[in-house]
Amino acid sequence: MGEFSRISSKHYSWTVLELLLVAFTCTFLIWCAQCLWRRRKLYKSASQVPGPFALPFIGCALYFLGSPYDIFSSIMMMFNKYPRIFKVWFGPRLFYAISDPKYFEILLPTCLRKEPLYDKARMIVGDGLFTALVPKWKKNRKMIAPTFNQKILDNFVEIFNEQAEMLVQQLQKYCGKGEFDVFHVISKCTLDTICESAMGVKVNAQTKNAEYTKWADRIMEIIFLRIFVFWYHYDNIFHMTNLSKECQEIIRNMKGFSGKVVREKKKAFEDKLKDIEYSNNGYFDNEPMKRKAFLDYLIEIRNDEKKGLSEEELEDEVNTFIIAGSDTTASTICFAFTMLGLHQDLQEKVYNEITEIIGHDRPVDPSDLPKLKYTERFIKETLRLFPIAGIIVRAVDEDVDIGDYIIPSGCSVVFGILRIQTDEKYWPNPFKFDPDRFLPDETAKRHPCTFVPFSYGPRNCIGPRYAMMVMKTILSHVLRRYKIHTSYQSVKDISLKANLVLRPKDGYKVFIELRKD
Ligand code: HEM
Repeated sequence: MGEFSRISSKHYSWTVLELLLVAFTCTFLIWCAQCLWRRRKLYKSASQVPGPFALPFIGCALYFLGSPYDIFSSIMMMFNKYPRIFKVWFGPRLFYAISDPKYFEILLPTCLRKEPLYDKARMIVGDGLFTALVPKWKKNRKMIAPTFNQKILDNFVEIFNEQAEMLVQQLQKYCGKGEFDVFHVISKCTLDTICESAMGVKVNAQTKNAEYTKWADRIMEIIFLRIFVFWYHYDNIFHMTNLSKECQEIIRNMKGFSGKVVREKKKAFEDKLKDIEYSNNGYFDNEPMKRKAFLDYLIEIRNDEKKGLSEEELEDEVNTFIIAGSDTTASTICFAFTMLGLHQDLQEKVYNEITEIIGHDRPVDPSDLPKLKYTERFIKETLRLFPIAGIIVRAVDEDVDIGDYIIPSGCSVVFGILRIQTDEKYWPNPFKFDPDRFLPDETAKRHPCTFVPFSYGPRNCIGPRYAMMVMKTILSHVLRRYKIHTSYQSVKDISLKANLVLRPKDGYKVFIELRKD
């Protein structure tokens, strides 16, 4: 009897375990089958497109390990290996990477939702234009776009002049002292410029060791880590790290700063609202143009139902302008400095144009800027070879027919901007720096999507005109005082790495000397 119960209880306990195991395995298999079935369209579509080998569960994630330089090299290697289109599995997620302007032209205006990877930027820019979901983005972009009109931008040139002159003074410390990485000097200038234009507040990054600069720098590094370090994607893991604590502290500080400015300005506006007469289209007050910031205009704008942006929305938009507008412009100026150093003959052409139009001493006038045609071509050629957003990524919400393939809903598309802009097919001798590629006749010969440093379609950058004006003003001030040199020997000598924005692996190496003429 005892022997029987022992065997039967032993037998019984094994059966339960086995049953549990079988049940678990069946559930798992059914779940896998359901997933595969639901995603059959993705797999079928992906099977028609070439791409690197993907392992089960992790896909091609192993290709994206290593330093920002390694990650960038892997991405570029794939673009070179698979011209026009390829697929990459990142865990269970399917990405199509494209580098054909015809595909850009169809997909960029159609796929307006940002890829969820961008959500990591939400911690600082919230639901601002850059990260907003499509319905909110549509509503707010329509309201905000008029604040980037030429008349308002011209008003900012005074700020650009002041900050560029301060930059010239800061650069004096480095003059004749050998090579240095110019980024930290320039980025303080562009941060001062954008903060004053966006909020109407001086953060004095150039003159004081301002805390705000450190926060802005660090938060961009943290966003980058959250995007590229796989395990930081998971909030539960990230929130256990010291990085998360540091991040929350910085966000509290930055939001505290911009929130205070927003609240004060909004209150001041509401206090005087009764005196303001809205113009017929309901946008801006009729006060004479004194120096106003984007924030002042954003507080005044109203949608068709005469509703304005909430305090939270204002804060998100201001933080978006600062994050989207400072490092991008700084990096482009630094690349332009490097190109000026590398091409002394072209530097003379830019210098001659600036002095012919603006003269040697006076500040830049808004009316000068459109006349700086060669300088503009120089900046565009810089943006061609060094587009700050080397790639952008969008989510696909409905099947899109791109002619050769159907891009299925549920996947994401990586737009290889750098790849297109350095493709020999569209840019003969692509690594030759030649601003005349942007002469009107030359531009007319090319597909519009072969040059898209500010993206393309309705969700393109809102700030190209602002950026171009700042960059021209800064170059005008700096080049009239200094000559720029670099130890880089050629464009190809500059290895790039992925960061939130494209950066040179070895820094922006320039040295400057006083101009003698
Ligand atoms: C050289 C300078 C700049 C470059 C190369 C640049 C590039 C870009 C690119 C490529 C995008 C699209 C990103 C995507 O779709 O994933 C973008 C979006 C954006 N940029 Fe810029 N940008 C620059 C300067 C600025 C400036 C100065 C501002 C603001 C004053 C600004 C504000 C924005 C905003 C708000 C968006 C989001 C637009 C939307 O989704 O509607 N950018 N930028």
